[in-house]
Amino acid sequence: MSTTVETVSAAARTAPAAVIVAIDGPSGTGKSSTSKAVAAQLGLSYLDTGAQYRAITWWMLNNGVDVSDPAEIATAAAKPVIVSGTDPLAPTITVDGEDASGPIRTQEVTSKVSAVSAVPEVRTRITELQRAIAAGAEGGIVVEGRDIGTTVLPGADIKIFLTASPEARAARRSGEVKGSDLAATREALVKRDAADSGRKTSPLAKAADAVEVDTTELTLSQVIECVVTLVGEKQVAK
Ligand SMILES: Nc1ncnc2c1ncn2[C@@H]1O[C@H](COP(=O)(O)OP(=O)(O)OP(=O)(O)O)[C@@H](O)[C@H]1O
Ligand SMILES: Nc1ccn([C@H]2C[C@H](O)[C@@H](COP(=O)(O)O)O2)c(=O)n1
Repeated sequence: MSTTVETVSAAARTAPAAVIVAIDGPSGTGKSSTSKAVAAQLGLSYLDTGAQYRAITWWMLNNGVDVSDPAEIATAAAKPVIVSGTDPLAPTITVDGEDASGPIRTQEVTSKVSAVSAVPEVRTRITELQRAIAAGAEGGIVVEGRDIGTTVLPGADIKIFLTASPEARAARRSGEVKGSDLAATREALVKRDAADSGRKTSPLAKAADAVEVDTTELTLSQVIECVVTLVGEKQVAK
């Protein structure tokens, strides 16, 4: 056996196996914060699928698409070019070459994204994009969203479903914006959860083989530690 082959074999024995991690759950349960931290700690790529649905919604609002009309949304679904950068320390998203990371977080986009993401043509388009990104992430990836474990990557190595009480989630979200109304924040996120869980195509749902982690009483550090441990166990078993 040549030295080169021995070196490669040794590296293959010691390098942790590339894992695909699916993290789903309702709004404000800590998916993005947890996923980014876990990916950074484990040297994995990171994909925020909610940002992609926000990006297509933002493009539609900017391009005169009537987002109350599913037929108009369906016709426009293939038009924008959405590119996601998967570095967990500096995730990016562009639409037709323009940085969309700020504008996709506006209240206007947040209030319309559930309607746009419920349209089957939008889901087909974005799901293809997500699968291509995951397939290209040779070192492994953490993908977070609503339907990753159930639809986008049903063969993921590990699936986590994060939950938390509406009160805890509203308090977390209110904490981000000074002077925000806790009751209104709670009402808005419960309404968005209902829309995301109630749509026909690929609703927000826990996969049968997902591990549920209730984060209500946990700090963010505790959630990250819990998920890192679960992923580490899978890597050893692979
Ligand atoms: N366990 C936790 N304890 C306290 N605060 C938390 C916890 N997890 C997340 N947070 C905070 O809650 C807020 C929402 O978290 P994050 O954006 O990660 O949630 P999310 O599930 O990705 O939400 P969305 O689906 O709406 O994007 C952030 O300010 C984050 O720092
Ligand atoms: N896999 C996904 C991810 C997100 N969405 C939709 C539904 C959410 O309300 C919206 C925004 O997501 P967020 O940025 O809050 O995580 O995008 C979805 O349908 N499927």
